[in-house]
Amino acid sequence: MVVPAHPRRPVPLEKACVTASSTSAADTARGEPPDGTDPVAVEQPYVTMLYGKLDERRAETAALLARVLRDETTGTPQAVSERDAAAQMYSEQLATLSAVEQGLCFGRLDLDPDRPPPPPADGSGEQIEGLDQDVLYVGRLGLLDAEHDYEPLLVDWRAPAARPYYTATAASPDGVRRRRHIRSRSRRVTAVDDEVLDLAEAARLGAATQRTGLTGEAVLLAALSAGRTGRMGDIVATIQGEQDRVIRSGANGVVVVEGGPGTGKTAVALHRAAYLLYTHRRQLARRGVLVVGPNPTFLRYIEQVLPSLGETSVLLSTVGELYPGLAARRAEPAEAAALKGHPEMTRVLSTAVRDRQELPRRPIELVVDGEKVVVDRDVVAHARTRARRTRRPHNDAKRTFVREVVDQLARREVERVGRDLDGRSNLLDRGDLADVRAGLRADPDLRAVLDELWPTLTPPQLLADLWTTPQRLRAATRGWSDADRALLGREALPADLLDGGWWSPADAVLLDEVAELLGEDDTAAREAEERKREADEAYAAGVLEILAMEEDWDPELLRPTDVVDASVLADRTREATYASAAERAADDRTWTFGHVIVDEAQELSPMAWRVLMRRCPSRSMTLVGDVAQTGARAGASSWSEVLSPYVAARWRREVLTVNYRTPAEIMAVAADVLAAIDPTAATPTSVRESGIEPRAVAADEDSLVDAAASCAREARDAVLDAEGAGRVAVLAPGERVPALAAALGVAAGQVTDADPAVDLESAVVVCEVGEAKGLEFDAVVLVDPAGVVDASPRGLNDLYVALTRATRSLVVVHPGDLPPVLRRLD
Ligand SMILES: Nc1ncnc2c1ncn2[C@@H]1O[C@H](COP(=O)(O)OP(=O)(O)OP(=O)(O)O)[C@@H](O)[C@H]1O
Repeated sequence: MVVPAHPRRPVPLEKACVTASSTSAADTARGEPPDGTDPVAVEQPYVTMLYGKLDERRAETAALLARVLRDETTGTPQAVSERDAAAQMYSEQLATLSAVEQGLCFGRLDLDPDRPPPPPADGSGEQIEGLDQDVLYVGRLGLLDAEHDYEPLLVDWRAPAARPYYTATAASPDGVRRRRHIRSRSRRVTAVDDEVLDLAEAARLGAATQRTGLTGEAVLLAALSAGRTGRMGDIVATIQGEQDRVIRSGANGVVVVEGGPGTGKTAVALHRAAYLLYTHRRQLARRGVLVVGPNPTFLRYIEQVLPSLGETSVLLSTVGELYPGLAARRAEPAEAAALKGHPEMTRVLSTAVRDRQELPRRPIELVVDGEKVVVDRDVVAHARTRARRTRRPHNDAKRTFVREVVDQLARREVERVGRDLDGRSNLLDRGDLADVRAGLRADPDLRAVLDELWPTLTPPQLLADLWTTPQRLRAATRGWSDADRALLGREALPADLLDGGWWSPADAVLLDEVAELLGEDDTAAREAEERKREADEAYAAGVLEILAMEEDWDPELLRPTDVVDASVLADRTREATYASAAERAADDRTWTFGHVIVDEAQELSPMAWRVLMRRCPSRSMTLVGDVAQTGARAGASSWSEVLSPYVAARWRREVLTVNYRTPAEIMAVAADVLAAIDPTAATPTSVRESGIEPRAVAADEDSLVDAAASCAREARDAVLDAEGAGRVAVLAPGERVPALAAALGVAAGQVTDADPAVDLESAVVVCEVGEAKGLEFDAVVLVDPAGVVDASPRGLNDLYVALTRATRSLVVVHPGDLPPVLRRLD
């Protein structure tokens, strides 16, 4: 592929920046002179050249991948695994190169040649990229010029050299004379927006400077006013200074990112994941990054952001989904979920496990090798105490239990038989004792009795038994009220213990806790591993045999068989699993991640925090949330309360203050609700106004659904008129959702049912507030605000969430009076 020559010396600032902030291709068409001073025309050849380079890299990578896939290997496990690893690597590279197609290059920095050198940054291999150049182009990935000393043609947005693109201001220009925002569609540059940060220069040129504290205001506002698509997009071209600080904050320790609705917490969290993977690639690629969201709908909403940034090795999951092999999706009352999330459940579960370590009600008589054996309470109680004292998990401690029972029975047996032989002293020796032990251990009847008294259990077995056996539940919840106990109880066991429809997300969190108490029952896995090892060794022995038969082996040289045996060779050639860290982590409950990011972190229960902390012993975590939006009853009301059991006071707090989503008109209404939740909380400042005042529509109970449906249709038409595309949400208390959805002819979103959950692509979505958490829509029709407030003790928080979902317009449809907190709408 022939790539057009690129301007080695980009046009200097004086010539390029002749007008104020924005020049678009349309302006050019309207008569700007095509003399090379039009910034759009100036940038197009460079951008075209970059795409050419991208195409070259894609073609090279595709060719390498094709060659690897075509290559016949020698068929040894090692050759196969090497080929698989190479194929995986090239596939990932190709995916990254494809992901950056849209908006490959979005910025340019013109730097002061006399600027001080930037401070060194940590980790990244590309950190020196572009340090000595006066003009830098910033984009979604780094491209180097192989023909010119590997000069950077495009600097990855995450590289330290790109940082001033996000942080430089007129007051603190950081060596930047001009920041240029390049907008493009497909491969065509459509507009260029300049900010001249050198004030003297700006005055001389009559050009725009940064006026508002916002970086790239025009591009930012264009991005914010575009119609919503139902999927979150990346913000890489318009990250703001306060967001950049959080994104690039060090990886160590726990960072809590607080901020009101729409301040970009989710966006920042995802870009931080991409930044950390870039900067600490080696460590994080190995252990992986986990991003936790509140529900599957939210995960679908954000799932495209990281791939669009070229990052595919991140596991997105809810806490409930972290239990492998189970897609827990049963909806349950909020009170039940809250109870299951309470820290008291640790005691309940450990009691439930101890309850499975039983004593026989009466002595059990067996005949082993023709001799009578009695398993009585004393023997079992003694063995149980010894097993419990090991402090090992239940399934692991069983080995001690069995050994102790067998040992006591064997000693009794030896004593009895020995004494029978010689009335006084015991004539049987240690060897006899060992024989008796072996006989007892191999006896299937005794094994069955011991399995009964100390069963090997899986977490779903234990928990399903607990929920469905009233006496077990009573024993584990001594002191509880019957009403609370009834919230946990279930009628009958599921046919399949891993049926996701039987388990709720809060159950899945408890399964993880139970798994810790039981220990992994890894017998099957160990046996499979052992069989695999035997097969590998047999294969390796065959290879060595063939090599040993080689006839013209130089006698002066060592033969392979002189230096290696089958077992060593098997070790070396074992087929490695080259699934990405994220894929491996998804299948492994005990996997620990390099970094964990939790979004809507305020929603997690104390039990859920225990799961996450187990997954991240290094405590390298980013937690984003807003306690004013907490909806879950077991959710957080303060970060210190959540974190002090794990890291005491050793966590950092970052605050985001600007609301990019909600227009000022709507935020004024939401601010009253926030003041009612917490009079000391600061309302985030809206970055823009929509010009549309929020309004209230009164309806009686009979006409409510029709009124709401017609408001939704009106809102949809208005959004389509204004933006050509967009989405409307009808948010309502759960019990009103089905009727509203039916009136509008759309599927009702449900909180935990993954399948017919909110259709993110639908122009109109009907769901309850919990399901819309973290999402955004062009227009929101909120139905029955008083019902939302009354539905839970945190109803005001839910109301606050509902009011802050819209980017454009809000209508509140209310039966009866408006809640006093919404008086502004009257
Ligand atoms: N720097 C930015 N440039 C462009 N868009 C941005 C920027 N920051 C945030 N946004 C947009 O603002 C909207 C709100 O962002 P986001 O969902 O991350 O906020 P949030 O703080 O997580 O909100 P909530 O607490 O309500 O879930 C999104 O559409 C996001 O893309």
